[in-house]
Amino acid sequence: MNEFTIPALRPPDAALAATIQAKIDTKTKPLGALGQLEALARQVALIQQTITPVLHRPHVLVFAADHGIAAAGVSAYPADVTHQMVRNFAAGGAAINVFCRLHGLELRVVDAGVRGSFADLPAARNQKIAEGTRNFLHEPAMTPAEMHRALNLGAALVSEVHGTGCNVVGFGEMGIANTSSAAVLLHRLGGVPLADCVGRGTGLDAAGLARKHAVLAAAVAAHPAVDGTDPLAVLATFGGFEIAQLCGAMLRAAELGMVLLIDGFIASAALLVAWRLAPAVLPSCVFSHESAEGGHPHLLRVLSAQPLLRLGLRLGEGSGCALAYPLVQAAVAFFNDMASFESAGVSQVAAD
Ligand SMILES: O=C(O)c1ccc[n+]([C@@H]2O[C@H](COP(=O)([O-])O)[C@@H](O)[C@H]2O)c1
Ligand SMILES: Cc1cc2nc[nH]c2cc1C
Repeated sequence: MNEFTIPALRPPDAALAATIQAKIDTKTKPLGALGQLEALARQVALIQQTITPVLHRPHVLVFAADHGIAAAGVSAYPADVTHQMVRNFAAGGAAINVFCRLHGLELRVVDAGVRGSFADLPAARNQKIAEGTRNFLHEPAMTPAEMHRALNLGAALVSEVHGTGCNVVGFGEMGIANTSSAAVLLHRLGGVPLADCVGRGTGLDAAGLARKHAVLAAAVAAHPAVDGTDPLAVLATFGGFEIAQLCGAMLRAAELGMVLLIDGFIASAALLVAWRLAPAVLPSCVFSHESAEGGHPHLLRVLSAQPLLRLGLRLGEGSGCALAYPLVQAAVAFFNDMASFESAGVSQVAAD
């Protein structure tokens, strides 16, 4: 087994911070008037260690996988939808295809462990670990070997995409029942009460939500030794393959100095695992939005994250990343292109 090596991440060198702030404060605007865009510009400049940042070949990577826990009736949709949606992504018909086309992002679709073959579909990259995870109500979702393979495959894809010149990457997912995995990851690794972690996912009604909570409480009780102390044990026990590939991919992207765009609840749960393994992943992350999924605000609080958008999205697929990308472009554009008080001849101090 090739074990995944957790990168020794360090936060970006802050030596440039004062120069970056000075450049922002000479722009022709009241101090601080571009609000969160100013924080975003500071962040991108620090990640890239430059006062002339550029965004190059933005990508969204969508990792898809099936989940054994779906058999316990925790989703509003049948498990077959995972496979069907991968075909939809490959055909260009899903929301993420539309938003990527609209905003000029390249999209890569990955079979991280979906039931059924995509041999006829070159657009779906084969990184299949197995035909879905096992049902974690009864047994661990994956073996340690499967988990390490998933982490490595996610990381390898990011290395490849980075090799094409990409320096900004969004992380999305697709997998019926994956809000169940994400909820238990948040409970175990974020220390959040289970009831606050469990949400309606694709649209459960009140009875469905109560059932999902009961199933997940039983699943947590079935693995008493898997507390929050060992993030990889929690990941292997509660899955899934797309979450593990996302986690490895995020860690590699941070290691390579890329800007990471984080989507909704499930992508954030993958980041939670990555953060527990290497806390310095966080300064590389832009949180695209706060999802309508019940647990997401709690997860964002655990990560001290300030999301850019609050649109009531609960789709996944990386849709929030593609929608927020123009704001990242706007932050870089004002930072590079706005006139300064001096160059524009605008007064900076009140007349006596
Ligand atoms: O990204 C989110 O915040 C989000 C919130 C709710 C649902 N989803 C998507 O819906 C699917 C999981 O929902 P469920 O109910 O099957 O667990 C999966 O394909 C996710 O991409 C995504
Ligand atoms: C149709 C559908 C599309 C999705 N995209 C991401 N998760 C999804 C779940 C469903 C059910």
